[in-house]
Amino acid sequence: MAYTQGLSSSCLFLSHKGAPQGFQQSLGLNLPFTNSRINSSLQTRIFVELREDSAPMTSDHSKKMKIPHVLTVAGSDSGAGAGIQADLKACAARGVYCSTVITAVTAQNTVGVQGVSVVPEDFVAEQLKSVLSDMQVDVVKTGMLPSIGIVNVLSQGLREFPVRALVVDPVMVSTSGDVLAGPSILAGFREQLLPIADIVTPNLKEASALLGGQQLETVADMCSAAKLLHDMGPRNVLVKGGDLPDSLDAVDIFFDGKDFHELRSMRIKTCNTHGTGCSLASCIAAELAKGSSMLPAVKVAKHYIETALDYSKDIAIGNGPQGPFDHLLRLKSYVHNSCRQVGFNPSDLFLYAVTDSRMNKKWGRSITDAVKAAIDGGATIIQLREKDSETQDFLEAAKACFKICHSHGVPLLINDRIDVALACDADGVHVGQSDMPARVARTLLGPDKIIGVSCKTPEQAHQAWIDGADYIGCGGVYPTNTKENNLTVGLDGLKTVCVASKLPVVAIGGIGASNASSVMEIGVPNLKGVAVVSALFDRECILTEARKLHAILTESMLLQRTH
Ligand SMILES: Cc1ncc(COP(=O)(O)OP(=O)(O)O)c(N)n1
Ligand SMILES: Cc1nc(C(=O)O)sc1CCOP(=O)(O)O
Ligand SMILES: [Mg+2]
Repeated sequence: MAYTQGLSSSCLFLSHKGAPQGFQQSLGLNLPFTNSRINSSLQTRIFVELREDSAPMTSDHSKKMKIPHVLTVAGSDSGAGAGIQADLKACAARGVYCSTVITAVTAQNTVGVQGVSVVPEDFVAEQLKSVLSDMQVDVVKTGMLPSIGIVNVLSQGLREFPVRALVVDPVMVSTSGDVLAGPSILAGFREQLLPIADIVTPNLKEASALLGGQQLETVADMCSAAKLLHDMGPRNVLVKGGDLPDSLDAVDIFFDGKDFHELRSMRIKTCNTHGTGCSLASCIAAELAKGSSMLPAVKVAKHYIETALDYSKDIAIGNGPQGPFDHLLRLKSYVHNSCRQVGFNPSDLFLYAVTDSRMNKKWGRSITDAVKAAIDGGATIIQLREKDSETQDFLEAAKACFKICHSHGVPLLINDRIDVALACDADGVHVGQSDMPARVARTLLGPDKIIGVSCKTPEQAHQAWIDGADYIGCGGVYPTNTKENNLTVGLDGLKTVCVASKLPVVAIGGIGASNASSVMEIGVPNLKGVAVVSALFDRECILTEARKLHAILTESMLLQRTH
């Protein structure tokens, strides 16, 4: 989502060529680097204009843009896989400026930590003051804090110069098993940092240490640890279960004091995992700095790490057992034509809910109530398919649904109407073969929006890929009453399209609780989920039906993995 921002903003910063005089005014823009995807695509254009314009930098502050800013307070890793270096790269990858306060310098590589030199407390204080007194820091993220004195300095600095959010990664041991902060630091975390943190992100070992050595071996243990850590004061807790034994997925538990969210991502088979904790916390901080709320920030960060690990799984740097990964994959993926995939998580296609205005009318429900119930029941993506609505009503409904979806970290797509998607800043669109061509939609929406295309044949699937779509919808798998005169392709047609498709696929048409598992069990890895209309929205209780379908899909997925 923010990559174009990242490119354009970091080039702005690094090149010091500056903006063409008054370019914001000439474009009629005010770009506060919010979460806006529209802004991000506009900035792509601005970036191009900047490179072509050699006008000198103006010193007029009113003409400058505020860029989201994360300050990392952490240790330097000479191998650049973790620590300050990872934080800088993760923030750059997310389009956010990152300043640094170095607490320790480590001599480190892919084998382990060979030496640590702790920076004197008063010099940590001096760095903190330099940055916080001058630069507009939005979010502070902490990493290696090697002494209680440094924790004291940090909490004093934050009292003097408050920031919008504090992300605490309670680093204690490196990936190689070397101790980076001794037990004396635990009191500092418990008494000074956790009470003021917006989120704390321990792994299992760190959570256990913070809780006085409690064993954490199951997802249930992680939930109770999250609750106990929350009692120490942070607004949110993310217990990372990467080290959980016998887990097929990377399972993390997010707790906001009210609800537990089990966040799953694919476990990537790679040794290049050094620095994932630092990078995840930095990415959360970066998303918060851009204006995101907490759960969506965590989901984006988790997806970013998963994508980066997958991209880097075969790279070779160093001879030790724990290699670094490549944070800046997006720079390369521009070349590889797959940059858009970064903002889109194919696993969001799992339970794809498509609304229907007629069904909502029949059951006397508002579109927002319908969407909320679907999400509460486990829908992982929402498409508004409002064939009968007037444009103005559609737009109002879309804006209201956007708020609901985003507060739950669920993407919102608009059926057919690129104009409505742009106007409400939806996450993307779904278009059919007779709608606006995907390549035109891509030009209008920019690189970061999600585009889905309906395909019934391998040729259409190939074209969707060429046109720059992110996923395809394939159907009708079974006969449906929801869409008139729809050709049924059956399970065989679905399988043929999936095998031919380079893009992830969601199946659609006549799918419900009775046949969802037969669809998911056709055994093709790029079939990521089912899209349903009547099975959710033409039923008395949307929530119950969504829960039922989610459970069926989860069971099928687990079954597939064990085969
Ligand atoms: C996920 C998904 N797949 C297919 C469709 C159908 O789109 P289209 O062919 O454009 O038909 P309409 O929905 O516009 O009637 C879809 N909406 N979603
Ligand atoms: C919107 C749509 N598109 C289809 C396709 O085959 O592309 S089938 C369909 C309707 C799906 O509704 P239900 O889940 O109620 O059968
Ligand atoms: Mg359509």
